[in-house]
Amino acid sequence: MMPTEDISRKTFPVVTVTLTPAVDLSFRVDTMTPGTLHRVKDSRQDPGGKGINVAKVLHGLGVPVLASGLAGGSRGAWIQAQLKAQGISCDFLPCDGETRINVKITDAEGRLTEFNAEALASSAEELARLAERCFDRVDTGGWVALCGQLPPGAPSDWYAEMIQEARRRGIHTVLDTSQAALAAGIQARPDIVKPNLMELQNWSDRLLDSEAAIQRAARAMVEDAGVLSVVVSRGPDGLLVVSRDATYQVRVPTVPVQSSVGAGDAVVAGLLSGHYWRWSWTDTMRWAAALGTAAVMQAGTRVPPLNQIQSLLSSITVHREEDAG
Ligand SMILES: Nc1ncnc2c1ncn2[C@@H]1O[C@H](COP(=O)(O)OP(=O)(O)O)[C@@H](O)[C@H]1O
Ligand SMILES: O=P(O)(O)OC[C@H]1O[C@](O)(COP(=O)(O)O)[C@@H](O)[C@@H]1O
Repeated sequence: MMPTEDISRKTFPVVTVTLTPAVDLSFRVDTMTPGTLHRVKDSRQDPGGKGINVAKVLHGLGVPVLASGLAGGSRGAWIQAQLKAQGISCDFLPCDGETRINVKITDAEGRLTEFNAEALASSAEELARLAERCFDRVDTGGWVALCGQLPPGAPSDWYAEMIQEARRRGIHTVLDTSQAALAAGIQARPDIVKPNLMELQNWSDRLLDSEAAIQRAARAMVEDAGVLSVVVSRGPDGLLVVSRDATYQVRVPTVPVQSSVGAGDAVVAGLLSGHYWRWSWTDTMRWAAALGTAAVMQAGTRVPPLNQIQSLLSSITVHREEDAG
C-alpha cells in the first residue's frame, strides 16, 4: 500500500482559502425559458467554490498548492475526496451542516444562468482555527488566495484581518470577493484584487457604462485604497489591469463557450502561477487571460489542457495605455 502523504507539516508556496465551497452542478440546455420544462443535454458535477477552482487549475499547471477551507457533511467529504483523487493536497476543517449545491445552466449561445445557494454558517472559533492553520502551511514569501463570498456568521472584515496578518508574516495575498468583504478587504491593501465588472461596479456604486468609467473605478481602487494591482475581468473583453504607474488592456479572442463558470478563478490561478515562476508582469497578464479564455472552452470547471492555453497566447494582446504618474 502507498503511504499517505503527511501534509500536516509541509508548507506550500500557495494556499487557497475557500470558506464557502459548493458542489457545482452544471447543465447545458438549448434555451433557458422561465416557467417551462428544460431537457438537459449534458450535466456534470464538480467540486466548486472559488479557492477550490484556483487550486485545481494551479495543480494542473504543476504549481504546488494547498486547498484549505471549511467543508461540511457528505458533500464536503465528496469535494475533498475528488480533490485528493486528483492529487490535490487539502486541509479543510469540518463544519456543521451540509455543503451547498450551486446550479449553473449554460444555453446554446454560451449564456450562463447561476443559482448559488446560501453557504453554511461558520463560527468565530472555526474561522480563527482556519486562519492559524492556513498561515502554518504557507511558505514565507508565498501567497494566500482569499476567494469567494464570506459565510453567514463571518465578520465583513475577516479577509481584511487575514491580509494584515499575512503582511506581518511576509506573505502575499490575492483577494477575489464581492460586496462588503471586498470593500473592507481592499482597505487592508492586498497585493492583487480580482473583481469582475459587476463586482467593480457594486464597489464603486456607479454605473460603469463606458471604458473611461471602468478605468476610473479600477484606478480608484489603487489610489484610494492602496491596492498594488487591480485586475478587472471583463468576460469576452478580457482584462483591465491597473497598478500604480500603468494601465493595461488585455484583449482575448472570440472562442466557443462551453461554460464560463470558474473563468475568473482560472485568471486568479494564472496570476499566481506567473508570480510563482517569476515571470514578467506582461507575460503573467497574458497567461492569466489565456487561462480564463481556455476555461470557458471547457464543460463545468474542468481544468483547461496546457496545449489549449498555449495555443491561445499568440492571439492575446497586452496594450499599455498610459503612465499615471
Ligand atoms: N466569452 C468569453 N470569450 C473569451 N474569453 C472569455 C469569455 N468569458 C470570459 N473569458 C475569459 O475569462 C476571464 C474571466 O471571465 P469573467 O467572466 O470576467 O470572470 P468571473 O468568472 O470572475 O465573472 C476573462 O478575463 C477572459 O479572459
Ligand atoms: O462564493 P460564491 O460567490 O457564492 O461563488 C461560488 C461559485 O463561484 C465559482 O467558484 C465560480 O466562480 P467564477 O465563475 O467567478 O470564477 C463556482 O465554482 C461556485 O459555485
